[in-house]
Formats: sequence, C-alpha cells, structure tokens
Amino acid sequence: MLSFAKMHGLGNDFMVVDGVSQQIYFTEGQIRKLGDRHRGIGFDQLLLIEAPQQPDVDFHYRIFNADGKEVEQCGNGARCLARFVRQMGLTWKHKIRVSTMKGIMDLQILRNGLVSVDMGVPMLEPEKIPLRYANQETHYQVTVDGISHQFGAVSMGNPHCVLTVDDVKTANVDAIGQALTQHTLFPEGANIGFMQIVERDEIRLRVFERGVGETQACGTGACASAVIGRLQHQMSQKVRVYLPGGHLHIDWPGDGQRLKMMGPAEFVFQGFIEL
Ligand SMILES: N[C@@H](CCC[C@H](N)C(=O)O)C(=O)O
Repeated sequence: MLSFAKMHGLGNDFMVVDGVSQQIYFTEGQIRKLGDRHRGIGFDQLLLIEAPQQPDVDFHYRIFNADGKEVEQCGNGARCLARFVRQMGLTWKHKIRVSTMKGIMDLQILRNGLVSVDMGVPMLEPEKIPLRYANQETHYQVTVDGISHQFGAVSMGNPHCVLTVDDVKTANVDAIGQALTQHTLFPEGANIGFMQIVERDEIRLRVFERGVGETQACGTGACASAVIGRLQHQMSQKVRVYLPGGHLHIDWPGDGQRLKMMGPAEFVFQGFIEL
C-alpha cells in the first residue's frame, strides 16, 4: 500500500508522496490513472519527495503533470512540499532547501503559516525557455486562428508564455491555451498565462497549464506574469496576483535578480492506495 497526502495551493491540487520512507517508481500510465478525477484520486500534479542527491540539500523534489509527464518546476507544489515534510516528521526545519530537475530552491515556513519560496532568477533568453524565436526580450507575436497575439515568454525553471488581456473573465483561455501549449514555437510545450493588469501592483491571471489544462492557480505562472508585467507594463517590484483559487504575493526587483513568491499551502486528507 502506498501512503500519500492530498494537498492544494489555492486549489491547484496535488497527490504528495513520501519517496524517502517508501521505495516507489511510477509509470506514466499509473500517474494518469491516479490523476483521473472520476476513477482515481484526482490531481493537477503528483509530487514525489525523495532523499537528497547532493550535499547541503534536504530533499529532491520531482513533479509529474496529470498527463504522466515529468516536468521541471511547480511553485504551488513547492509550498505544499514544505508543509508536507514537516507534518510527516521528515524534518523539523522551517527553512528547507530542495533540488529540482533545474536547480536548487529555498523554502521557508513563516510564523503565519504561509510559505515563502525563493524561485531563483527568471530566464528570458529564448534558448533557455525554450522558445523558437530570435531574442526580442519581452515582445513576441503569434497568430492563432487568424488572430495575432503579442506575448512575453520566460522560464521559471519551466516554460511560460504570457498574454495580456483586457478582461480575464472573457479571455478565450481554453481555445488559445490548447493552441499554444504545444505550439511549434515551444519545443518543450509551455504554460499559457492570460494576464489582466488591474493596478501597478495587482494582476488578475488565469493559466492553461501544460499537461493539465486550466487550473485554479499556477504558482510559476503567477511569477511569470509578475516578470512580464514588470518588463512590458512597468509594474511594481511587489505585486499581488489574483488567480481563480486565491492570491499570491510576488516580489521581483528586476532583470537578473531572484524572485520570491509567498502564499498558502493546505492539507486535504491523507490516505493509502494500492497501485
Ligand atoms: N501548477 C504549477 C506548475 C506545474 C507544472 C506545469 N504544468 C508545467 O508543465 O510546467 C505551479 O504552481 O507552478
């Protein structure tokens, strides 16, 4: 029997598995079955926490989308990881350092229960996103169904494309998201964000996630929108990003600097399942 927890960050939901005390290997098919919302546990991502693979790191953090594919980064998941490892007694630390496919990340559980995550330096070079386009720094263009869209692109460890819209409520998230998430411009696919600027320090955002579809919140998507918002629309260093499931605080001083994200992480239940 496999022990797991169901958690969420602003409604972006996860099956979280302790791979430190349990020996576990998931196939893509198993993940798809577990992620099925009618016949499985149901989740946007499965998070697998493993023993450290290098010195000075507490855990190794792996992320799988509901389609079974392993990906590089998950911001809401990182906050859940921090609360999970303490709740399960895997550590007593409040400051936790994890490695991911793409690098090292520092997490901190704050006194108010929120979790702050150092998400590293956002990467804007097309080859690092990856994006098949000559470097234009912040303004790119793509045509979907005969309509031209301007977008910004950034890697938060994983690839993001951010479109600015007048109103997130009426944005065609599903159709444009489907068309762009596996567009040839993004050789590894991309998460597609639809950002409405409300104030210099406030964004409304919906995200069509690669390997999932639209989610109630995307942590890395919120970070990406803050970066593109600052570069394209001169937004403030500190912004609140409102997603359908709730809001996150993002702090990014600017180009070449590290970005911080802060928000909640919640337990739903714990359980056992036979694979
Ligand atoms: N929900 C996430 C991002 C999860 C991975 C993403 N779907 C991808 O394929 O890169 C978040 O909170 O960042």
